[in-house]
Amino acid sequence: MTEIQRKVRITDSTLRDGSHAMRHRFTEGQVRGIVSALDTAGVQVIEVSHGDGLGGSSFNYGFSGTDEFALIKAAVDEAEQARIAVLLLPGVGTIHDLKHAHDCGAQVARIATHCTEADVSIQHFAAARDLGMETVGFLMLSHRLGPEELARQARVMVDAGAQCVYVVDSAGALILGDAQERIKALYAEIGHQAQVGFHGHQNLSLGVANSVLAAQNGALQIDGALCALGAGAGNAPTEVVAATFERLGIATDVDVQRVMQAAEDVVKPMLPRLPWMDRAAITQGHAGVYSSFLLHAERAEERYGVPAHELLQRVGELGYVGGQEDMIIDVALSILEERETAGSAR
Ligand SMILES: C[C@H](O)CC(=O)C(=O)O
Ligand SMILES: [Mn+2]
Repeated sequence: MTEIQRKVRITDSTLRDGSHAMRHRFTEGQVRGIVSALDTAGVQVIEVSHGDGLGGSSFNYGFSGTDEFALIKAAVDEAEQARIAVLLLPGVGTIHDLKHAHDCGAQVARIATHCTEADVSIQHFAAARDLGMETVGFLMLSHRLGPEELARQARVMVDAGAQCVYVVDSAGALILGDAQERIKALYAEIGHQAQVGFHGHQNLSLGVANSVLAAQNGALQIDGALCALGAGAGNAPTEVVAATFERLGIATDVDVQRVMQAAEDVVKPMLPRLPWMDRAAITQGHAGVYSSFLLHAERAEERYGVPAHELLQRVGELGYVGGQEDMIIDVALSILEERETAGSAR
């Protein structure tokens, strides 16, 4: 293992990935409380957007309780040292949304695509650079491509203007060496020109361990969320990442005591549910399913009576990607039809 010990920047995504678990219902007061606590703890980048990125408020993904631009403005107003980041999935959000976020004071543009589709981000990186924003690429569902192919997709993003590209373990499906090999491949391909980042989920309980391996193999940007508040079984918890990194001598600017306090006193009391590795979330890690499908599968379970873990298992077999949330209903109807056919054949 290459021991690369430079300062790692932690980006907290509680107010974006955590928006899934909050059913996109963060209030301005909650945003201010979380930003203020993270800012005081020295977290340098705080991501604020609908869970599915700018423009995500919709029938398919779930409507926001408060307009996301009002939340971004509140975050910018509250932060004293931290930079506010926004996430944009081309096609869900537009360059117009990015400009609006920039007008509201956002400084970091994180552009996310499915891991095989980096080329759809090219014009968004150009627009972000024109606006003078810092640029980060997000290769979602990174377990679906081998290390070398993933690195080629990262190259597309860097050539388009990305200053960092993340291995995004959207399904929490990468197991230790899987994460390490992808980070190494990206580092070899783009490390001389851009940074490498890692975004981990906890479906198989490896978000923090994978983040450690990422940092030890050259990643300079690592994501977390307070109390793991994020899609699926949640994200690598920022406070655990900070504490573990400190113990390992991986330097960050985060004050461990303060970030633990932010998790315990600010975020924990507002949690509607604790991110948890239940059967459905583990199935997501095991079958490689996009973490933000969890609540959609739970809703389909309520409506059609097909257990969420069964739906997610089938979704994994079918290989659906982010944006295909509505297909979960199709899966539920197919399973019901199969049951009926099997019942009438008896
Ligand atoms: C839009 C997704 O929720 C982005 C993300 O956090 C992931 O893929 O993981
Ligand atoms: Mn995520």
